[in-house]
Amino acid sequence: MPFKKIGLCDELVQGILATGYTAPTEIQAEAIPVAIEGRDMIGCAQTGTGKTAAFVLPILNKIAKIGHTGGKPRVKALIVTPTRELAMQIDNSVKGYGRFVKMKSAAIFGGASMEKQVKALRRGVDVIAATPGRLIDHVGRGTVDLSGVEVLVLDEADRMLDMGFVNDIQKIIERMPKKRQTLLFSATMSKEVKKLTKTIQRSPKMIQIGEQHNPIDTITQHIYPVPAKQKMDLLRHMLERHQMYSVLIFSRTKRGADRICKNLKKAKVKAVAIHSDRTQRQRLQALDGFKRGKFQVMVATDIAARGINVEGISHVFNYDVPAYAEDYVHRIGRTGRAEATGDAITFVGYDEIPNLKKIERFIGRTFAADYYDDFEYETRISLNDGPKKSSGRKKGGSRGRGGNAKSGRGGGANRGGGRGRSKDGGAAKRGASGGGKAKSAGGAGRKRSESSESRGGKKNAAVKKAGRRDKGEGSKSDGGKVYFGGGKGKKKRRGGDDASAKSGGKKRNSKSKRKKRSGGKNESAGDGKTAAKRGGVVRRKKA
Ligand SMILES: Nc1ncnc2c1ncn2[C@@H]1O[C@H](COP(=O)(O)OP(=O)(O)OP(=O)(O)O)[C@@H](O)[C@H]1O
Repeated sequence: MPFKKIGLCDELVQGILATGYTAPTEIQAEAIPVAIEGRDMIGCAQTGTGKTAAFVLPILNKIAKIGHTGGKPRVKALIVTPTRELAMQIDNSVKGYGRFVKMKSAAIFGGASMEKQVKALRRGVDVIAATPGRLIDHVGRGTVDLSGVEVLVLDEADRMLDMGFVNDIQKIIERMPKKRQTLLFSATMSKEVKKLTKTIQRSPKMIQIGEQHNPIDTITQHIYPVPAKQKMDLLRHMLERHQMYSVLIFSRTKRGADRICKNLKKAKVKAVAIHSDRTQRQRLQALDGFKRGKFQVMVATDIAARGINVEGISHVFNYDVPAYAEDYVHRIGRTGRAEATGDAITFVGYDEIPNLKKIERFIGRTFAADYYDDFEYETRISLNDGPKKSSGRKKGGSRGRGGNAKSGRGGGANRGGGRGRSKDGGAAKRGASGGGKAKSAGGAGRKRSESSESRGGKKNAAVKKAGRRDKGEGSKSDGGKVYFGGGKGKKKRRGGDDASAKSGGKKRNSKSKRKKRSGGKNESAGDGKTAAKRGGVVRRKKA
């Protein structure tokens, strides 16, 4: 279905086509008409399926329809999002899709110059993408006027609540007209999110595409049991053997991320680290350098697990098994986005096996273990081994969210009654981790699996149905085999182009190229923040 048919105006359709999209994704096709109607909405869809455009396009459509009324623009739409990087990313999308629409937008987030933001706000903007803390700061100083807001979007609502932003969100909403449209996007519909929707939305239409807890099919998942002290060796082993052009490595802790990065640099790998102890400038440089290919590897904490969209990430490594099963889904969702395919590689130490089991329950599948024949394991760990208790979190894997039949998680397991996170926002028991990077294989096939079962290079169904005029390469890994794709988050062409057909849709060796809170106190970012209690809710530890 073309974009025009879902009710978008010509200037906007032009902007979308210029971006390279030819048709809406499933979430876009469902959500955009509802949002254009003016209804409140709750949107849920898997990672990388185009949720950003699902809320940005209706906003821009509205602004284009209102037209330029002369004088200084007033804030008509506000998008609140948990991290600085996401605020920037969303603002870039607004500017990109809206290139032919007469409007101004700004990103408002902590760690950046207050003065510049004040100047931009004084000149007038139609759309703001902001993190809660810095926005509250502006509200407090009277440098932003939200009284004309017609559309409010809460992006990654569950994450914002996890981070303790509920009071900030309420304060922000108090500054807006009651009569407005509110769109809420959330990976999970926790009790807290449901409670929030009840207070801020009016009969919202729920749009859910796909199973939230299922990683998208375009990601091939690999599990490598390895003794904790050999993780770095295995990482380097893999990086040496496979061509991996754009690798994101997750570490549970900031120190772990730094350590991994340092070790990789020692091994002459171009690596950079991103986490909340780095300055905003360093964070920007890291992300920008990674996007541009200056760094082959970015080592990150969960700060980069949500929403961050870097085209062409070919491999995501979990240097450690995330303690929260849903974090696994978000982390690995940084690859396999849009029409690309990608590999997710998880290192599992003996103590982490219970956490892996939680993930299996959460996503409803059983993993097979992969091993390298030419890597000297000090101990060969079987996934059937492992301590009985998980290292850190309670059973169920998720943070006690909603519950899903398949996963059998109960909901609320970790949170106790209300939200009861531990002092550091529930992350207290999360361990540290090392880090690493990788290279993609392309048929190296020296690995052996306990009972191989990786998925076969399918396309991201949601975006596949959409369309994008990108140059593509075939997809990557094939079913049952344990080699890695070869590179770069391969894209399959769409829109009548059959590049992928030429490659048989499975081009293996192709070289793919690949919080702080301001709020008047600390700098805001929304990306993890301090453990300070906010409004009775203990915030998640800074990532
Ligand atoms: N209609 C479309 N056609 C082709 N590509 C699209 C379309 N819409 C979005 N994309 C691309 O899909 C990718 C993922 O989009 P986006 O970042 O909005 O996903 P998301 O659903 O918000 O993911 P996450 O849950 O991880 O935040 C981006 O690279 C985006 O440019």
